[in-house]
Amino acid sequence: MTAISVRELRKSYGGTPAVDGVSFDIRQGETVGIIGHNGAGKTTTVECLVGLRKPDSGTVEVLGLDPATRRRELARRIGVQLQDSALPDRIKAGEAMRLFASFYPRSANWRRLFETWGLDGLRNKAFGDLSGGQKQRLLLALALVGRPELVVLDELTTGLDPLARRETWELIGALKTAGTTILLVSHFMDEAEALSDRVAVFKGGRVAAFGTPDELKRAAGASSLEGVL
Ligand SMILES: Nc1ncnc2c1ncn2[C@@H]1O[C@H](COP(=O)(O)OP(=O)(O)OP(=O)(O)O)[C@@H](O)[C@H]1O
Repeated sequence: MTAISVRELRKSYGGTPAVDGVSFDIRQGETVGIIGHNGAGKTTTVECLVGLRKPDSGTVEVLGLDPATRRRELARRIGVQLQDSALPDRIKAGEAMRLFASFYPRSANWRRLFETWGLDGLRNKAFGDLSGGQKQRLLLALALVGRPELVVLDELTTGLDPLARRETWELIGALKTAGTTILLVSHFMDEAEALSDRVAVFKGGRVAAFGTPDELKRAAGASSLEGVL
């Protein structure tokens, strides 16, 4: 089953193409990484997938729905953590979890999620008083509280210390095992390689290559994904 299907997606800003004919498919239960230099069109593509931007042309289907017209329906089935996700400074971490859990028809036990994500001691802390890493963890937990079929994570571990990164990888591993489809935008090649079944390499608003990390490295004659970029 296909979870995400993108065909000839195009999006320009002020006449300049940011995404210039992107096509790819992601199977249900698959973890796909998107890598590429700054400005390659990764975030714009992801924003079209979650219904935050309307494509100029091309077709996008996520869980069989068009995000541009079925965004609300889709929002209940996907979890999203974007680069510039934020909450009001004064909302407490526990309040945010309760609130987000109330949005979804089959939400997870948010107290257990708090424990899993090492957030238990922060329940009464205001979002604005959390450290960068703690904010990141809370936003991730919020993306998962609705028990989504698909999660979209843009810059999953940016700003986390090495230990928190490792722990986050383990939690993503558990999500994978549970059969969740995961789309992961990352600037960390080790992360993309460790977590992804397949990786899409974006260059100049296009998908320059798409394959397993091993296939990509072999094709580029590179020993790591850095050499594929
Ligand atoms: N809201 C916007 N208005 C105008 N131009 C934009 C806007 N958002 C993105 N762009 C431009 O579109 C191009 C693609 O940007 P995008 O953020 O999709 O790339 P990216 O691969 O996610 O980059 P990064 O790794 O830096 O996040 C860039 O040239 C960027 O300057």
